[in-house]
Order: sequence, then C-alpha cells, then structure tokens
Amino acid sequence: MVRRVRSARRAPPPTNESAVNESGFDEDRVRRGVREILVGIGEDPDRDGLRDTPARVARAYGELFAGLRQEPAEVLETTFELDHNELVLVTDIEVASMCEHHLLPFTGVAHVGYIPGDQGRVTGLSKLARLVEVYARRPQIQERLTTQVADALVDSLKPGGVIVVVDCEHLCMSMRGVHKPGARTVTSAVRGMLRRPATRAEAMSLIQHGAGGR
Ligand SMILES: Nc1nc2c(ncn2[C@@H]2O[C@H](COP(=O)(O)OP(=O)(O)OP(=O)(O)O)[C@@H](O)[C@H]2O)c(=O)[nH]1
Ligand SMILES: [Zn+2]
Repeated sequence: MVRRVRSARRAPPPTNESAVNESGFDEDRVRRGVREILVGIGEDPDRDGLRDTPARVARAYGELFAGLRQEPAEVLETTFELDHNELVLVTDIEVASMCEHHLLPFTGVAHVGYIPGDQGRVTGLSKLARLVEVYARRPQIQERLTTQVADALVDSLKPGGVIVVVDCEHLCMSMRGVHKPGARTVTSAVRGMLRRPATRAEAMSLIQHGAGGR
C-alpha cells in the first residue's frame, strides 16, 4: 500500500497536479528539443527519414501528455443516484503511461473499485477508465498514478471505500538499465472500508481471479 506522507513544516513535494492549469503545450518548443536530441545522439536531423520526426514526436507528446491539461474532477462530474452499497469493480483497464525518470513507457492494467457512500452516488463505469487515462497521460511514477486515481475517487464520489491496483511493466527496466523484461510492478491504494481485511480480501480475490475464476 502506498501512503502519501506530508510533513506540516515542509512544502509538499512538487507533483504533476500543479502543472494542470499553468502549462500550455508548446509544440514548437518540443519540436526544437527533439531536433536537439537527434543532433545530440549523433544523427543528422535533416536526413530524409528524420526530417519530419521532431514534428511527429511533438504531436505524439501532445497526445501522451494530454492529461496535464485535463481536470480529473470533470471526468467524475456525471453521477447517478443508485441504491447500491456494494462493491463496483472495473478490472483490466489498459494503462499506458510515461515514466517521469526516463520518459519511457510503462504499460499494463489498472483495476479500480469502490463502494458507494451513504448518499448512494455512483459514476458511469467508463468514467473510472477515463480517470485512469487522465492521470496516465502525464509524466508519472506508478505509485503516484495509483494514489491519484484513488484520491480523486474519494474527493469526487465520497465513497465508502476505494481500491486501486496497478500492474505494469516498465520499459526503463526491460529495454535498458537493469534489463529485466517481464518484471512486473504492482502498486495499490486502498481507502475507507476497503481497508478492512475481509472486504479488501474479497476485492483482491475478484481482481486476481474474476467473479467466475479465470
Ligand atoms: N518507485 C518508482 N521507481 C521508478 C518508476 N519508474 C522508474 N523508476 C525507477 O527510477 C529509478 C531512477 O534511478 P536513477 O539511479 O536515478 O536512474 P538510473 O541510473 O537510470 O537507474 P537504473 O534504471 O537503475 O539504471 C530507477 O530505479 C527506476 O527503476 C516508478 O514508477 N516508481
Ligand atoms: Zn523509467
């Protein structure tokens, strides 16, 4: 389980949260930066195959980091009243994010579940996947992605409990550095009544084996 620890005296560590409303996307600047990288690695950025690469990468980065300009709370604005005080769980939501240490992808799945609160408000199932998407499309570390999704659900839905499990492979660990392809990183964030051992165990069992066993 990952906990965010904040000291009262120290300023909170910078997170990608603060970037949301302050930064626009400067495609031209990214393009110039990518051209510099190409020169830096000893390539000729003007050769035929690379001429359009800076512009392509800039457009791709616009997409990969679009979450910096999206408000997670807006994703969860649509809620419904429903008398359902039991677990709602969406498993195997594909995740593709960029590790902020190396700007290399990490990919895998997220499992997101919550128990509606006393007010009985639920959100659309697709919104759970959209929420993952907003936080994944930022420079990330997996622990923060996991806690951000859980905390956004707590803030917006005031649920009885939340569980988020993310299971990914990091390219920075497989195609470079320690070279361990296949190593998986699993992170979880659990809030409210889903911290109770029996409830948590039930949710983890559904995540691992599905309702009918897989
Ligand atoms: N906790 C955490 N670490 C991550 C994540 N993504 C990458 N890392 C790690 O970030 C660390 C950065 O370590 P550094 O020593 O500064 O960088 P490095 O020399 O490139 O490290 P190596 O990957 O070990 O070669 C590495 O251990 C990565 O595995 C993540 O999502 N969460
Ligand atoms: Zn990395």
